[in-house]
Amino acid sequence: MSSAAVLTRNQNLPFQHCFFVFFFSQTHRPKLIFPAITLHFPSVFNCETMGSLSPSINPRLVLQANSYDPLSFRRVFGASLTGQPARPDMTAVCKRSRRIVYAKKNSDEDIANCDPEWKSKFKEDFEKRFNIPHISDFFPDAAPYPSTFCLSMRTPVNEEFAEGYPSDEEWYGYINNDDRVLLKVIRYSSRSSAGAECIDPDCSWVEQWIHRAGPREKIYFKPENVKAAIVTCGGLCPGLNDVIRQIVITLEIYGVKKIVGIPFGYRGFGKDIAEIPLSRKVVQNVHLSGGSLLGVSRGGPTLDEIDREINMLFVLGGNGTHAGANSIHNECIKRGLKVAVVGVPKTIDNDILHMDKTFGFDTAVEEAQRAINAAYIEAHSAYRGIGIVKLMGRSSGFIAMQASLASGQIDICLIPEVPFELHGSHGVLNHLNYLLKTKGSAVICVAEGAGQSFLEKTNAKDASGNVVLGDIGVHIQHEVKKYFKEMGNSADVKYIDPTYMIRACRANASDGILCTVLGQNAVHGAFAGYSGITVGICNNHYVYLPITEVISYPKIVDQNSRMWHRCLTSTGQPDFF
Ligand SMILES: Nc1ncnc2c1ncn2[C@@H]1O[C@H](COP(=O)(O)OP(=O)(O)OP(=O)(O)O)[C@@H](O)[C@H]1O
Ligand SMILES: O=P(O)(O)OC[C@H]1O[C@](O)(CO)[C@@H](O)[C@@H]1O
Ligand SMILES: [Mg+2]
Repeated sequence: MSSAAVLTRNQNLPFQHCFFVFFFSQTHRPKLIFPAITLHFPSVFNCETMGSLSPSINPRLVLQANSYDPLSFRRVFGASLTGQPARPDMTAVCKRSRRIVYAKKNSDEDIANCDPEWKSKFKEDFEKRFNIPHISDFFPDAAPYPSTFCLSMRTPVNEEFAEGYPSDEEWYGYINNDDRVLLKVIRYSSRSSAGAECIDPDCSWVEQWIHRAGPREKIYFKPENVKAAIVTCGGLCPGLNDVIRQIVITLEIYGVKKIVGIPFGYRGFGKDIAEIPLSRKVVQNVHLSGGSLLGVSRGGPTLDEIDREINMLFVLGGNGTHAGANSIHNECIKRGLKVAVVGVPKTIDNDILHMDKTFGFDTAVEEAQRAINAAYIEAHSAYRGIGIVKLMGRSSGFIAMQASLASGQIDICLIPEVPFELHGSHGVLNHLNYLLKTKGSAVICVAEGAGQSFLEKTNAKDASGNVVLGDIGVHIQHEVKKYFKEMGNSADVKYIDPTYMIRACRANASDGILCTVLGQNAVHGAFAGYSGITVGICNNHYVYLPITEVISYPKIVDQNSRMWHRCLTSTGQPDFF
């Protein structure tokens, strides 16, 4: 039975009625969501599933159940649906208590009955999903050695290990393989609590443990046999050089001598493209500038075309890059190659699941302040001045939201997750008119992925297959000018697009620290024998996550989260629809 089939069972009540009830209780914006859902979910949900359609439901489940545009889905639902993911193949609603039952698909009986054991089943399932793949899972003959990483001994790089690797039994600096970090630290008492992420309708608390990152006492690669490679993919991001530098330094501390960079992202895996030799000497000062020492790109060769003698691969990139890394990990297993593939999430958009933040994001927010402040000064100093700043964020408005919050100078923040109208009595333009009358000036911060429905679709895609977005900043500028001109009372509009200036910056201090820790942990993870994993920070602790879990869908701003509410409090903006 597919998850779609689970969802469509027992259609015994008119579904529109059900939607109405559900969304009035779940969101402040039933007006908007109601028609949009009607549009996108013609027959999938019914009352029997309503109990499970809580903010906890996983978009994957819905995406799988019904084919429709994921962007519209995100725009409509926001992240009120991005809470604790439920597994598409493991979820059903108990008919009697409306409790979600975690039962394996293909098991009608389990799904139909309430399962008092659902919590333990959920935990068990969660543990499996968040288990981090280890090379010994695929190569049972993989042998462990005592780690060469021990700060109290500081093994010289060029030492020969004829007598075996030195190990300091007394050093308590290693992470135990069974150490765990809590993924969720808030216990919500009800689904109506702001930003609640619930697994079941009662918002029951279930512990969700993920693996702690750091050096292990046993390693699965002999340093002298290692050839490690680093590749940076996708767009630029502050901190790439910091991570490269730290990976190289940590590899050398383990005793690795063969370290190379793959130039220009996955493209560098193409035939006849020379690797870049890396050493501490080469990377010593690279973090002092932005960009990537190795270069970046989108697109690249297919898996069949990749043929390198590498046994550790460090992949720095976003969702797309991680999908690629996971394919490489699987391909290595298929080819019988003992290779550790470890990701370091890189995206200023901050759209990677389960992480407090990704490196470069803090720097982007900080750098955006300069643009926002300039827009504010321009607007404030002009007669009827309006400043518009466009910030990056393809499908997630985190930079725009946080930059607006940080600046305190933004009157209107527009992000892809929250729909808005430009025209009409509830539109942005009408509010701008109000702001000009009451304040004399106004500043808008818009994320690049916002308002794409107002722009002509070109169907153009970049080399990675990402949709090429229209310029919402230019569009808003044009519409604002036109609106006030037609009104006969022009506004002085200044538009700033600092996007690439922000992305090319060097990392600030807090990102510098994050990059350093992530880079080190990536190397520890690879030496510990994990592959198909990525590193991250979760609730201020450093963790390893299986790539499959972090790429299930992009993280987006939850419009029912406290952070978005805080942003609205700060800007004072109304709903624009
Ligand atoms: N599903 C996929 N499977 C395999 N490789 C992929 C996949 N999606 C993207 N890639 C490859 O990963 C690399 C980076 O992808 P992409 O351009 O989407 O950037 P990204 O990693 O998502 O980072 P950014 O946040 O900058 O967009 C490209 O070389 C692309 O070809
Ligand atoms: O112009 P490029 O290099 O494709 O990058 C643009 C994209 O990069 C990102 O910053 C992600 O890295 C997105 O916000 C943006 O859409
Ligand atoms: Mg991407």
